[in-house]
Amino acid sequence: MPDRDQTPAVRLTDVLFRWPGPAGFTLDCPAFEVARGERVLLLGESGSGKSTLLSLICGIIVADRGRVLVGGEDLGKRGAAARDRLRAEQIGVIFQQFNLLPYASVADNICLPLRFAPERRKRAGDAGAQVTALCAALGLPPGVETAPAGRFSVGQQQRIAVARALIGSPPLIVADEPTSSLDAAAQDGFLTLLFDQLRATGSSLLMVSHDARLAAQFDRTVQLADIVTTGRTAA
Ligand SMILES: Nc1ncnc2c1ncn2[C@@H]1O[C@H](COP(=O)(O)OP(=O)(O)OP(=O)(O)O)[C@@H](O)[C@H]1O
Repeated sequence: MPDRDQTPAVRLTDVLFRWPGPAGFTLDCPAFEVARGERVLLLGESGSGKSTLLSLICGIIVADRGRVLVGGEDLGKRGAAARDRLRAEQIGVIFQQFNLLPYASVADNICLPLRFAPERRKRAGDAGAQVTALCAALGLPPGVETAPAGRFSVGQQQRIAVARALIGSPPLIVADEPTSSLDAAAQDGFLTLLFDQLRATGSSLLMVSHDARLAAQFDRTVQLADIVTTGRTAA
């Protein structure tokens, strides 16, 4: 169902970024958009700049030129603390290594983003009930909420990381190779669960991968090389 709000989830215009240091990797992106509710797979080789692009979109790094808009908000116009707040409110991030706190409970891990995002906390409503519902929807065993997150298998930790990204229904989910540690069957199961949840919330997904086989399951597949030019400049 098309969303009435036509502001793209992400819009990059005329963006240039250069990593400091001797390697001086530069990334130039004239234009890139993710529409509301769209699921986009971003493919590219190792070292091609996929994580750099995601870091720009998440406001972890800031473009040297051009504009990065998330939900219509210009990240370049915000200081570091305001970018952190915007990320917590608007973006659910699934990292390659999950970044769970192993000794904290599953529930505390899942609720972590809500601590820094009052609007998202409001959207979550009864956070405890949402944790339980997400864990069940993602196929985690009943009663999982109180156990330390580090006690679970890789596949289960991945689901916990997904629940953490989805809690409070952020409009954009950004995932950096979340299926890299799973075999093909587990990858398909993981994506099915993730997409079911995205449909329920209407969130957009931007997911990076090396694996072109996943393309059939997404609305659109983008080759990084088709949207950015990269290079190296001396420091
Ligand atoms: N923190 C950093 N400091 C300096 N240069 C960096 C940093 N992170 C990345 N780079 C540079 O940016 C280039 C692209 O890295 P990036 O991690 O964006 O690629 P990637 O496509 O995500 O790779 P992979 O698929 O292996 O994760 C690297 O080759 C490196 O030169």
